[in-house]
Amino acid sequence: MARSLKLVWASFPRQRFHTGGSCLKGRTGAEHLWLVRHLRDPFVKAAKVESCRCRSAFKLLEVNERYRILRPGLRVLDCGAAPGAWSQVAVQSVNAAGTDPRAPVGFVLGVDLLHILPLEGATFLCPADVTDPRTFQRIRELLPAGRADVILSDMAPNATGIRGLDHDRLISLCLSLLDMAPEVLHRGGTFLCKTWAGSQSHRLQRRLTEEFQKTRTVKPEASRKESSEVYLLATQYRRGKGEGL
Ligand SMILES: C[S@@+](CC[C@H](N)C(=O)[O-])C[C@H]1O[C@@H](n2cnc3c(N)ncnc32)[C@H](O)[C@@H]1O
Repeated sequence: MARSLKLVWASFPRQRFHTGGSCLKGRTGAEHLWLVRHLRDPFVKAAKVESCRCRSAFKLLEVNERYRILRPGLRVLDCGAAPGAWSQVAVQSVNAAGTDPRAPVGFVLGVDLLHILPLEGATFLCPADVTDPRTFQRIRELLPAGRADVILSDMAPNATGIRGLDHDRLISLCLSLLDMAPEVLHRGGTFLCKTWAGSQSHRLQRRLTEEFQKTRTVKPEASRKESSEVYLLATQYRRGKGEGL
């Protein structure tokens, strides 16, 4: 990345970008609307300028700026990591800047069904399904001491277009991460996941409230207002097998 994403975030979102209309020729209806929105989106533009792999980087940057969940020295498991923008943010945040050899060094492990281009400072396990027991085993082997301090999930199932079904599938993915958390998440650890609001949200909320000391709902500015997407941030994990309760 050209410069620290944190610096970009500091001057954001007051920036406004304007785009020309030449690439809109020959397109119609929904395609046109999507493209206009995409081209006018200041987060898309900023992601390009800063060489981050995807605009979603700004969602994690905002959450991190507000709640400081990624600190130097932490071990991060990034689920649904492709194309790698959250991992870029995590690598920058868990490794202290500067050349001091005693500075804390973190660890970032990204997992996705899709291939992810290599990223300095991150380890990728892909293609891999986080719900597959073999992936779970590999995650434990790859994480230092078998545990993460932070689990991030920006996972999203392939959308069917049926809102209720997509919602149920996303909630199931988040719940399956919580099922594996006792084996991989350090006691006192943090869990951040994407959800789409819907009828099953309460199940996920209830689990988080039971298993973490504090749970918040966060809607970052980079998350489109018209989307039902919200992030759940849970801190101070109470469990952790073999670590006592
Ligand atoms: C919105 S993208 C993530 C973007 C990413 N946070 C970034 O900033 O680059 C959602 C990802 O979740 C992945 N995904 C969905 N289900 C998954 C599963 N069961 N296991 C692993 N990855 C999954 C998809 O392949 C997709 O790449």
